[in-house]
Amino acid sequence: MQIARALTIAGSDSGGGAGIQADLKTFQELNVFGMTAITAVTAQNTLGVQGVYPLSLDAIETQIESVAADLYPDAIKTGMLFNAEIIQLVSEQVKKHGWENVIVDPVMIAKGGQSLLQREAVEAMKKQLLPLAKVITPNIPEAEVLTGMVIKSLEDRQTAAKKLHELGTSYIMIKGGHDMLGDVVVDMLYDGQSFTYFEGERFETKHTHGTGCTFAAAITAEISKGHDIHSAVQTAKQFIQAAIEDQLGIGNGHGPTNHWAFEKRKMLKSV
Ligand SMILES: Nc1ncnc2c1ncn2[C@@H]1O[C@H](COP(=O)(O)OP(=O)(O)O)[C@@H](O)[C@H]1O
Ligand SMILES: Cc1ncc(COP(=O)(O)OP(=O)(O)O)c(N)n1
Repeated sequence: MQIARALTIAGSDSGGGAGIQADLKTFQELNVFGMTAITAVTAQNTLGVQGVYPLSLDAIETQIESVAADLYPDAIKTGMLFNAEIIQLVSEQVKKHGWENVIVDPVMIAKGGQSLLQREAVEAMKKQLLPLAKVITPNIPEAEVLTGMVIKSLEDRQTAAKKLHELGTSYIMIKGGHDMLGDVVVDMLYDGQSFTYFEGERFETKHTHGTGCTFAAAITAEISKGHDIHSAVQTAKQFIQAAIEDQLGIGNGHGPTNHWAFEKRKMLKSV
């Protein structure tokens, strides 16, 4: 049997905790062959983002074309897309290659507050890319920007998910990491008809850099293997819980998660 393949179209994080680096580590741990199209290089560490350098449209397009022409990804993840022109290019590429397993993580702002998506690109995201996506994985602040709503309660999240579904995305996953309501983190999935809740312990830690990228990459990996969306999210939730709990404690700020923790737990269980 051939190995499943996933392509991530996203920004590079020199600190290794988020972006392309988090995606590739996650794909690898979940036994998926990872490929990349880099949209921007960031100079970044656990203390913040020190520089953002978008690549030319030509460089981004050629990377995607190279992968599409030869390596045939089973699923595509998008992360940091930075501006409206890149969003348009990626949307055109998705249509051109007839890709259906498209997971959009609508990355907007890094933990330190630095912008990873220009404000004027939000409309392009809503009009061009989201209608092509199978799954979108906003955190609560991203869902607020995309819907123009203030989200305080679970009911607000449900209303936001319905609004996002109207844009054409099949599955809406609104994550709960920013919902400070208790000692449980609840991620909510909406399929256009019903809501499914994925609960996990909330860990008291500042080492959560790249959690969103890692979670969306794990969903992408599982979809690339042919799993349905609900079971893909279930595995991704276990993956991110393990990665946050088994922290590495590196860096002086918001440190990265431990991408090896999920596999390590499986190995320990089988001994
Ligand atoms: N402190 C935490 N403890 C456990 N899980 C968390 C914690 N923070 C985030 N998560 C999980 O990490 C994933 C990303 O969540 P979130 O923080 O909302 O997104 P982002 O990293 O995009 O801001 C979700 O599955 C969420 O439940
Ligand atoms: C290059 C790059 N892409 C995405 C992010 C944001 O990642 P995320 O998983 O949302 O994690 P935090 O920034 O919230 O830690 C990034 N920082 N860099």
